[in-house]
Amino acid sequence: MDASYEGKALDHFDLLVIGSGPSGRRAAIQAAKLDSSVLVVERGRRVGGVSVHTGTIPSKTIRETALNLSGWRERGFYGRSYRVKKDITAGDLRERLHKTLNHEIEVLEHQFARNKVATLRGEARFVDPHTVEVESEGGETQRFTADTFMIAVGTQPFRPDYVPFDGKRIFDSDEILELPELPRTMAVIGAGVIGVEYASIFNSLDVKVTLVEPRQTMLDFIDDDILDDFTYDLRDRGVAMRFGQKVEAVKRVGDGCEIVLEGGRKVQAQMVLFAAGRMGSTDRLGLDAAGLSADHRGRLSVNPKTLQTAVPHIYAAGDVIGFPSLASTSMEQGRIAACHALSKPTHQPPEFFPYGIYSVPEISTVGMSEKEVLERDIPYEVGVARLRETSRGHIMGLNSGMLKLLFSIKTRRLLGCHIVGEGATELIHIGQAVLNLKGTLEYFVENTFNYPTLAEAYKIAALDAYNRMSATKVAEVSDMPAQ
Ligand SMILES: Cc1cc2nc3c(=O)[nH]c(=O)nc-3n(C[C@H](O)[C@H](O)[C@H](O)COP(=O)(O)OP(=O)(O)OC[C@H]3O[C@@H](n4cnc5c(N)ncnc54)[C@H](O)[C@@H]3O)c2cc1C
Ligand SMILES: NC(=O)c1ccc[n+]([C@@H]2O[C@H](COP(=O)([O-])OP(=O)(O)OC[C@H]3O[C@@H](n4cnc5c(N)ncnc54)[C@H](O)[C@@H]3O)[C@@H](O)[C@H]2O)c1
Repeated sequence: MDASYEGKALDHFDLLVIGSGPSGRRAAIQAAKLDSSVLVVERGRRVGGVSVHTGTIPSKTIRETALNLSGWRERGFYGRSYRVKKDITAGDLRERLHKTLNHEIEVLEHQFARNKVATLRGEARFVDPHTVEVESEGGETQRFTADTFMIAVGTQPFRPDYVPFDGKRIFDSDEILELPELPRTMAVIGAGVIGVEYASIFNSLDVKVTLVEPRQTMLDFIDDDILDDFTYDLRDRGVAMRFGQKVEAVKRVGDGCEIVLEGGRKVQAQMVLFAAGRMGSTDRLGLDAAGLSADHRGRLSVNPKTLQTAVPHIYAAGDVIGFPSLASTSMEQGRIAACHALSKPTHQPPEFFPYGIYSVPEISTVGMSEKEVLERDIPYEVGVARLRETSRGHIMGLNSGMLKLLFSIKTRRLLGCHIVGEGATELIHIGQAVLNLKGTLEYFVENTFNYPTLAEAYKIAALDAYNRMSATKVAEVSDMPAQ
């Protein structure tokens, strides 16, 4: 990492940021734009955080490579046996990965340099609430004081003792990027977002995947209809699901692995990915010295409006504060925290933000699910469109995917938008805009959409709801007693 701090006499800053992931970097750049002096301390070799090095960008790059080389997007036309490259190797996946990551890091480093954000490589820890000590790889230490601090240290994979991780056959979600070879069979433990994304990505590469989850369900924050569609798709493609059974042991057996489930059932696979959540990286941060403490998963609590911790001049943002733990929301938190720390008025994050799951196929959602609407007792109507109903879907050879919209019967406002299928994570932003601008069914019904596009599904779904809502109105009128 370029230690732009070195050689400078400054040891006091307006803002000292620990961690250079999405929240740390946005906070630092925002502070620099406000003419404040900023130091970013990062213990990794280069800036970028989990997002750039082991999380968001790498997993999405592997997904893109897998879909391109496998010819996945063309299989609707040419059949399931269609391949662009016959023998896809782990090396093929890595090649594109390294190019993409290098580019991302260069952009970031340039951004820091342009905005005169000082960076320093080393591990930071508090020695008192106003002082941080930074230890370099070689063991030298330097101390810095600051008016305000930002803890943006993110998370690391949860690695329980009973799992014999070896980086050869049994991996966590960071190590999987250095996979030496593509396995024929793979077991993924934990059907959270990471587990589901990787399970479906490896399945698209013809790896036989078994998804293991102690709970009876997966991704239960996703609307039921969307989840049913997605689950059907996974099963249809041969992903085995072992849900509702705890993992009792994970072992290396011969050249492969064995997972023993509660009740004695076993899952055999050449390789295991353990993706059962992440822990806040706060264990070596000297929280005590700062007057702070973390929860059992290493997370800090903050005031959600200002992102201040219990010690008001110390802020925290990103995955270290827990839900929603997304790169997208972390960036917003970082900026809001920096503005508050430097007394610059700013907005609050909007109530509804999109959630994008880059599984194969993608899932994306914004606003309330049907279950939430029911819980809140809001009279509602649903409109559904299948992506294969759109002309663009025909052209692309899509045979799966759906978009579901929920509208309030009383106000006609959009309450929720849920998509599974190709392009879901891009398409969602139309729903997000209408939702946050408090738009109604009429937006979709009265506006012209580009044709042929997948976005046309919004119009189809809205008309579906509109027809039923009109029918409701007619029924209401005809139910009225004769005057
Ligand atoms: C496999 C995977 C896929 C993901 N996919 C998506 C996605 O598609 N979309 C999305 O929005 N989000 C995704 N996420 C989540 C996203 O990566 C995180 O929400 C985001 O990275 C959190 O940012 P952060 O600011 O908390 O910092 P992080 O990115 O977690 O980075 C924290 C940094 O702090 C550094 N650090 C820690 N302790 C110290 C210390 N004491 N001193 C100095 N430096 C320190 C670390 O080295 C690290 O570089 C994914 C995560 C994973 C793991
Ligand atoms: N596309 C995205 O936005 C994206 C992608 C990947 C990750 N992320 C973020 O990264 C974070 C971490 O993701 P994750 O999938 O690791 O965590 P998670 O908490 O979402 O899911 C963990 C899963 O593992 C299961 N589990 C817990 N303990 C277990 C055990 N001992 N054995 C077996 N299974 C167990 C849980 O029931 C859960 O289903 C998430 O909060 C997510 O927001 C986001």
